[in-house]
Amino acid sequence: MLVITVMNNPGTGAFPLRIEGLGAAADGVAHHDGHVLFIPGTLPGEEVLARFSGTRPELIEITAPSSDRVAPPCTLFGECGGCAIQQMSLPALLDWKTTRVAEALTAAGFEDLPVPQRYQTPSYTRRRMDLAIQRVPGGVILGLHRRNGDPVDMTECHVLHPTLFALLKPLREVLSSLGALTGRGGLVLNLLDSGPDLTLSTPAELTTADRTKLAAFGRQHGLPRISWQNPKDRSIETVSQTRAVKEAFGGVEITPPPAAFLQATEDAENAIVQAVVDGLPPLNKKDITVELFAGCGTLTFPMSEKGRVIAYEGDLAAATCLKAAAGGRRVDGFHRDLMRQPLLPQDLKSTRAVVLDPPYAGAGAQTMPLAKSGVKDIVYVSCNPAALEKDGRALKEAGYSVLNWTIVDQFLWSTEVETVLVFSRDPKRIKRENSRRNHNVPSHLDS
Ligand SMILES: C[S@@+](CC[C@H](N)C(=O)[O-])C[C@H]1O[C@@H](n2cnc3c(N)ncnc32)[C@H](O)[C@@H]1O
Repeated sequence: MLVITVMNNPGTGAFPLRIEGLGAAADGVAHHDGHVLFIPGTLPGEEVLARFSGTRPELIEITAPSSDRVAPPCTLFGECGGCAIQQMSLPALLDWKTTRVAEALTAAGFEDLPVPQRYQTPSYTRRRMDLAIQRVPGGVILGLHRRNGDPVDMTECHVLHPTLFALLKPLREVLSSLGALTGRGGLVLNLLDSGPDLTLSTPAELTTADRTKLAAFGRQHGLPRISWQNPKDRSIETVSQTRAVKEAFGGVEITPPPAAFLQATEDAENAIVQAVVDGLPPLNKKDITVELFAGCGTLTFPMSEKGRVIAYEGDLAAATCLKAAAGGRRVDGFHRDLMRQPLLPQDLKSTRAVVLDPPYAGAGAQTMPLAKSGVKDIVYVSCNPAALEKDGRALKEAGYSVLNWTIVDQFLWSTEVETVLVFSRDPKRIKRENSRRNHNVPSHLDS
C-alpha cells in the first residue's frame, strides 16, 4: 500500500503542484515526492494546491488556472459520469485527443506522422445512448451512471439530441408505472431516420399491463418501435411497432435490429465514412475490399459505390440486417466471429484492400493474420488509442506506413476518440502520398 507523508504544510496538509498533463481518464497528472498523482478537475499547466484525503490526493484550490479552462456547460457535470472533462475548451480537448492518438502511433513505431485531418461533432447531436434506470420511492431515475456508482437523473444534457432528450420526462412516467421495473433496468435510445428506437431491459418480465402501457406510449409519441429484452434468456422482442424502422447508409435503406450499433452522431458518421472512402486505394469495380467488423453496414454500402465489398460481422442480428440489404448490390455479407475464426492470410489473397472497425479492445486474433496477409492497403477505424497502439505495432512490423489519419471527436467532453487511419505498404502509393503532401494536394483527389 502506498504511504505518503506530507511535510509541506503541517497545518493544512496542503502542498503545491504543477499539473504536467492529463492521464487516460482526463485527470491532471503531477509529480510529488517521487510519486505520480492524479488530480481530477485540473488541466495541464495549472498550478494548484492539493492535500491528501487518506492516500488519495484532492484538489483544494487552483492558484494559476490554464487559459484552456472554461466554465463547465452542464450543471450535472461532476455528478453524472457521462462527461469526464467539461472544464477544458473544446479546441483544447481536440488537441489533447489528437496527442493521445499521436503518442499511441509513435509508441507503435510510426515516425514522421503526417498532420491529421480533424473533425469535432457539435453539442446536442448524440443519437445513441445507453441509459440506466433505477427504481426509487415514488418513481425512477433515468440517466447515466456516476463515475463509480448509481445512475444520476438526466435532467440536463449537452450532448444528447433534443428529440431523444424530450422523451426522457414522459419515459420516467411510463417506466415508473411498469410492474417489471422492480429494481435496476436499462434503456438504449437510438435515433434513426425513421424516429427514436427504444430497447428496454427490466429485472422482471413485462406483465400484460406493462405491454399495453408501452404500446400506448409508442403510439402517443409516434415511436416506430419499442423492444424489450427478456431478463430470463436475454432474447429481444418487439412490444410496440407503429411503422417501419429505417436507417440509410450510403443511400441504402436498412432495418437496424433493436439497440443496433450506430456511430454516436450522424455528422461524425459522415466524417468517418468520408475518411474511409477517401482512404481506399484507386479501385476497379471488380476489385475486392474485405470489411471486418462491419456492423449493419455503415461503411459497407458507401464503399460499395467504389468496388465490391465482402463484409464480415460477428453479431448475428447486425449481420442479418446487412445481408438483407445487400441483395442486388456489390456487397456480400457474412456472419463470422473474427476473434474465434479470424480470416487467414490465404483468405485475403485476392483482396485489394481491407477496412476494419474493431470493437474497443481492438482486432485481437484478427490482427496477426491481417498483418501477414500481404494486403497492400488497410483502412483502420479505431475507437481506442491503446488498442490502436497494439494493433498498429503489428502493422508497423509487417512494413506498413501511415499514409494519413483523421481524428473524429464524436464523444464530446469524454476521453473517447475515433481515428480513421490509412495504412499502406504499396511503395508507389506511399511515394505518391508523400509527394502530394509536399505539394499540399488533398488526398481524395487521388481517386
Ligand atoms: C465499432 S463497431 C463498428 C461497426 C460498423 N463498422 C459501423 O460503423 O457501424 C464494431 C463491430 O464489431 C462487431 N464485433 C465485435 N466482436 C466481434 C467479433 N468477435 N467478430 C466479428 N465482429 C465483432 C460488433 O458487433 C460491432 O458491429
